[in-house]
Order: sequence, then structure tokens, then C-alpha cells
Amino acid sequence: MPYRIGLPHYANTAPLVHFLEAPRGVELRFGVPTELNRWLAEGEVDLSLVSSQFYLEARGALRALPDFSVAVLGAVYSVNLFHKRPWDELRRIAITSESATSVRLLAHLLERSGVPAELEPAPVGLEGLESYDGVLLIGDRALTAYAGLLEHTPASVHDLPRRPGGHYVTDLAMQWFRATRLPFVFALWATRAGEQPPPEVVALLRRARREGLGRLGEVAAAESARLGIPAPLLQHYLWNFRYHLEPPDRLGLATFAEAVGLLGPEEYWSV
Ligand SMILES: C=C(O[C@@H]1C=C(C(=O)O)C=C[C@H]1O)C(=O)O
Repeated sequence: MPYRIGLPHYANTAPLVHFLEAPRGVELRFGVPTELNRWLAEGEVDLSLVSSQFYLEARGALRALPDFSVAVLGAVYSVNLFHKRPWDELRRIAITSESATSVRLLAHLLERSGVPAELEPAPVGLEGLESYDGVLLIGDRALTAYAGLLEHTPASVHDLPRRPGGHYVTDLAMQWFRATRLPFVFALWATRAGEQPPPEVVALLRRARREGLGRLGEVAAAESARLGIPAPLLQHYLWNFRYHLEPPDRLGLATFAEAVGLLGPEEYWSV
């Protein structure tokens, strides 16, 4: 039986995957985060990138690698609520089925701001705005939808339009930062509790990450060709991620866990 590693096929994991060469006996399986969560729980994969929300809910049965994350400090650019009326007037929101964490984060931010919006799973893109007040998209779909609203490639991240295509676009990680001044951890690498990943697999993942971050221009160019998004936009997008679960990321994750009731104030969370 090969050692099976679960990965999302999102641009934001490309720096971890682009130079990941699975040796004999290691198999890569790609899925969306909610599938990866399920595959790890059900034994379909042995090590996987999983939604942080899923990890927090099932942490007794899972063991996170201590130095891997998909996190950001501030805007993430790919977990976006696209909406046609102001945040406070939102009442019906279509949510993607691809993510656990982002949906929980949206619900928390709405609750925090006292907005009584209903979240409805719906497989829609921006066309969903014809019948919903807002549409939550993550990953490559969010990125390509956002890039598709830009009339030109801005020279700087500070030149991004406030209302691309006339839409409101709320970046959930930026809203988290505005409320907490902390990073937001979207995903972690985890195995089932009691199942140590082979050291050579962990070394392989670390080597692939080091190579991917060291050659980010090549990774951005490949993702640009795959997604049809200008490479400079991809390069900044990828440069912006935090992949090492460092102390600020851990504090952000523990704060999120407490905020959504997954960690008691007296509980200590550790990897
Ligand atoms: C920030 C993102 O990261 C992804 C978001 C995840 C989630 O919300 O569950 C899981 C894996 C990450 O690669 C994104 O998809 O835009």
C-alpha cells in the first residue's frame, strides 16, 4: 500500500507541490478541502492538508505537523465574499461546498458584526448574485473570479480597485486581521493521531516547500499559465502566504478556535 498524501489543487498550495516529486511508494491524491478532510478521517489518505476548522473539531483524532500551514496576515485574495449590497444589508449568501474553515469564518464575522444573513450551500459562481445577496468563493475559483473583474493588471497591490466590476468584495482574512490583528490559518498538514508520518516524507515536503518558495517566479508562471491570471498577480498572491505555522499563526489559530467555541478559554492548544 503506497503512502497516500492528500492535497488541494489550489494555486495557494503550488509552492508546496510544484517541486514535490513523489518517490516510489508515495501517492499524491488531489481533492477540494472538504474531500481531503473526509479522506483523512476515513483512511483514504495517510497525510493530508486539511481545513483548520476540521482539524480543530477533530483534533483528538488528528496530529498536525508542527511546521506547516496555509495562513496569511491580512488579505488572502482567494477567500472572498462577492456581494452586491453593503455588508450590513446581507441576508442570503450562497456558500461554496469546498471549504469548512472559510464558511465558519464567514459565519463568525457576520455574527460579530450583528448581520443576520442566512448561509445556503449553492454551487454557484458570480452568476449567483442574480439571486443571492452574496456569494462566498475560495481557492482558484475565487481568484479567477476576482481577477476577471480587474480591467487591467495593477502596478501595485495598493492599486487594486475598491469595487472591482462594481461588486463589493470582502476578503475574509482581511476582516479577521482588522478584528484581531492576527494571521488566519486556513489549513494544516495532519495525520491520524498515533500515526507518525515517515521522516522521509516530512523531509520531502520540507524540501519541496523550500524549492517552491525559492523559485516562486517559476511557480507563479506555471500557475499563471494554468489559470490564465497575469503572473505578477499570482506572484504577489503566493508571496503573501505563511507556510510554516509560526507562533503568530498559532496564536491566530487558537484565537479563531476560541472565537468559534472549539477551544475553551482555559484550554491550551498545541501541536
Ligand atoms: C486560502 C485558501 O486556502 C485553502 C482553504 C482551505 C479551507 O478554507 O478549508 C483549505 C486549504 C487551503 O489551501 C483558499 O482556498 O483560498
